[in-house]
Amino acid sequence: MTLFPSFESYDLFIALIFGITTYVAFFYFKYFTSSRRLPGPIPFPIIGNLETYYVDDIIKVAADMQSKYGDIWEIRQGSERHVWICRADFAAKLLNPAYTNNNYLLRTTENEGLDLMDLTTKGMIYNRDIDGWISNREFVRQILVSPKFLRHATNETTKLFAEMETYWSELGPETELNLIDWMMRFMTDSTFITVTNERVYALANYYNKIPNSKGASHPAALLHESEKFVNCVRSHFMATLFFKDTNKYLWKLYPPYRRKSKKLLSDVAWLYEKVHEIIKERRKEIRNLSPEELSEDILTLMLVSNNGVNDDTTKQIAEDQVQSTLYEVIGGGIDTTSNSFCYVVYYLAHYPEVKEKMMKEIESVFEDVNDPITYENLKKLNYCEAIIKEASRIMPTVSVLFRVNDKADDIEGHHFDPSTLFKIYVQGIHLHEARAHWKNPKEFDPDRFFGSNAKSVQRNSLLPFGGGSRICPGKQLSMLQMKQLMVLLYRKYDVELVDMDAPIKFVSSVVNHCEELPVRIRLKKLE
Ligand code: HEM
Repeated sequence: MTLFPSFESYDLFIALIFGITTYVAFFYFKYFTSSRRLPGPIPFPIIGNLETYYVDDIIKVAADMQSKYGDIWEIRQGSERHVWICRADFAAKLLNPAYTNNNYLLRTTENEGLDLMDLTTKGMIYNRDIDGWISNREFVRQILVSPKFLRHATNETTKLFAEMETYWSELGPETELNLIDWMMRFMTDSTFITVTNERVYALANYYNKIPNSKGASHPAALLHESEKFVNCVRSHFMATLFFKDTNKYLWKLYPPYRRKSKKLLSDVAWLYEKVHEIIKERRKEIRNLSPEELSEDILTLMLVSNNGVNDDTTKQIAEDQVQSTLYEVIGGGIDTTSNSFCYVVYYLAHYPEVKEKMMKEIESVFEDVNDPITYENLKKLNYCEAIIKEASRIMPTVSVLFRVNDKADDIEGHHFDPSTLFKIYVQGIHLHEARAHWKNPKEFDPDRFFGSNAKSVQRNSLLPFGGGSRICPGKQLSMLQMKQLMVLLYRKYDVELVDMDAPIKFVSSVVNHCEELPVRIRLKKLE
């Protein structure tokens, strides 16, 4: 005897339809009657808003939403609320600079993909263990802002630029090149030297690929390894963005995303093994060298602090944190500085009067074209700094900042449960038409940041390096490097865009990647 003799497949179907209809009706009843609902597109049950799945279009989506829904709105990925903030004053609590009594120290909610990469209890960027994050961050920050390290980085940049010039000179006195490709290579080499004191030959590798090049002076095996290394560092960075922004069911179940996640994780595993070897080797070297013989790269400084060579016990980094912290310091600066510098070059080409004023400043500090570049002199380049700020205001490389609240909180009269994900829309704030953060926000005008004007910048209205407790610890270093590149490039070369009518070609995502910037570089005739 069956329990339900008359319950056939038709009844099952009807029951299923009834169940789904009730669930959907209940979902929308709750949604539309919720007093906490913010403006935003109506989500689907379970899935949320489809727009959140197209991660490559995130900025276009954000701009459309800002114009439709205003300065605070929500969108859902699955059942997770993403609250977007598009006004400097609304972001005040989220960008609190304190380490204590701050409800917004976290950057992400729990995330299985980032767990798999072993990043949620280690390093800085995605570390959810607040004490561990503060200790790693303070350790790295102190190195990155120390004049000794910045001087070392300045010297290495000068040497590397000279190497890049030898490749350019072989290409002829006037050459066309895709600046973003060269910059990515340049920054990869420069970052590896300053962070690990290891060469990865990214520039040499790239140059050797150029047809008719004569400069193959590095063993092929080394070039192959180094190219893989560089690609895997990039995969590490891309993997963090992928896992942070992609719903876990998509990367677990949807075949194209599953394949992508497997490829990224296999690159990451290869990189972890290589970095582990580098760290092991460096430990051996350190044991055999006296403190005076040690190099001043970040890896050595991290290991020395753990080896008891450094007596200063306030500067310690836990043994198991070295590896993750290292990737972040390597990955944090390559794409960001390369892209930001390309945007500077783009705007300088379009604003000759700005370029002229910049040249005057450079010539006033470095009278001769061969004057050595020092950290102290670079600090004097206030107008160059204003240009970088203005280019990053109009075209920020990082366009979204993330924060998560630990406890329930109210912002602008809206109540938020704990673990709500907030997204601060940097471009939306920088180019806000109505709020008057900036006069004529779409106009390129470095004078906004020059002389006495620099003092009247509204709080949180300029965020290319983020803000608050999690502001970029590499800010001083990358500002210095970009100023140095401006001097090195423009005092010796004329730089033109190949196509002055072409808009900046970039892929808009959390990081705005410049896809291509063809430039013509001509060695200046010097008197
Ligand atoms: C032009 C170059 C750069 C730009 C535009 C940039 C931008 C940013 C932004 C927007 C953030 C997020 C801040 C926030 O959430 O408020 C960030 C964080 C970070 N950046 Fe940078 N950055 C640059 C260069 C660098 C460099 C050179 C390094 C390393 C040497 C670096 C390492 C990091 C790290 C480790 C974090 C995470 C900090 C934390 O969560 O505590 N960045 N950066």
